[in-house]
Amino acid sequence: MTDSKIMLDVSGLGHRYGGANGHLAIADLTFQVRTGELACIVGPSGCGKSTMLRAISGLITPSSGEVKLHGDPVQGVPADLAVVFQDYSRSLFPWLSVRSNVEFPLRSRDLGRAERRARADEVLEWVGLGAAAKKYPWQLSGGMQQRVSIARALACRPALLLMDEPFASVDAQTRFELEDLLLRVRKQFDSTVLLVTHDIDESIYLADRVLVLSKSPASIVADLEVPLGDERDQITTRESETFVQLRSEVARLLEVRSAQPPRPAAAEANAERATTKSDVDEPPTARKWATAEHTEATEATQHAASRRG
Ligand SMILES: Nc1ncnc2c1ncn2[C@@H]1O[C@H](COP(=O)(O)OP(=O)(O)OP(=O)(O)O)[C@@H](O)[C@H]1O
Repeated sequence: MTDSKIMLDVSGLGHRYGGANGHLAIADLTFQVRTGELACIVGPSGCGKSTMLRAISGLITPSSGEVKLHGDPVQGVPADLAVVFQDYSRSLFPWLSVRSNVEFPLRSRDLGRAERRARADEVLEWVGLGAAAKKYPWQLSGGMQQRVSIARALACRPALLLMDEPFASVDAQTRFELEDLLLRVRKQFDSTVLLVTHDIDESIYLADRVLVLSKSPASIVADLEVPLGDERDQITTRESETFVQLRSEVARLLEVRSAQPPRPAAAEANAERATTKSDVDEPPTARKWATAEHTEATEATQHAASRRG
């Protein structure tokens, strides 16, 4: 990968909360995201995904390592970076109209009122909310509110869009719609995206690359290319052989690294046979696991959002 193609360069990133004897949340994360790439990070609950995003976005100063955005070290929140959080109800201002919410971060930029409005209206059209510009967030469904959050992030024309479990608080049907929306706007705005999710299928469906994290303290255990092409749809893509194979591979990595307790060496041979069979037959087991963890994740992320706020 040549330097000019690297948008985000994360090197040896580590963070310990509470000083030298505190809790080590992430340890030695090293990866890069290329310009124009959509990379997904998937990892077990509590492994340090939000901590990693906070460090990358400059919201916290990491204990070790370095983050560079198009070659410049991140110190504080960069102007050309936007974050979409899971909890749209906390990140939108209920007393502002949809259009004003989208315009809000543009107020601190050197843009005239007409330009701000034009940008807001453009991105609202793109997320299918052109007709809702004058409404208030509380008059919209959850999925529509998350579309507003996405529009607000895109209005800033960020070099890098960070998304922290952005579709975890909506129902399954809306989740599919928002995933497809992200694929469309990503193409339209030529965005570089780093998205964190618990959902193995979602990570593969969306990504050019999937990075798999270990349990806490997080480190990267696999970096997988997703050769599914640009044209994806919720039915045929998810049924394709490549998709199913990748799902098994990620599920296996997560199960082996996170969900299974260490076993005595004597049991290893039998367990190995059983693991191989269940890996082939039961990728849904890991999906079930991911879903079960999801409820806990929702609470944890809301908690994290309140700490942030
Ligand atoms: N401000 C904080 N102070 C102390 N410990 C923290 C703080 N924020 C997070 N942690 C701890 O760091 C670890 C990683 O938390 P983090 O929220 O980054 O994980 P996560 O992978 O995003 O979790 P989830 O999947 O549940 O959203 C957890 O053990 C958490 O309790």
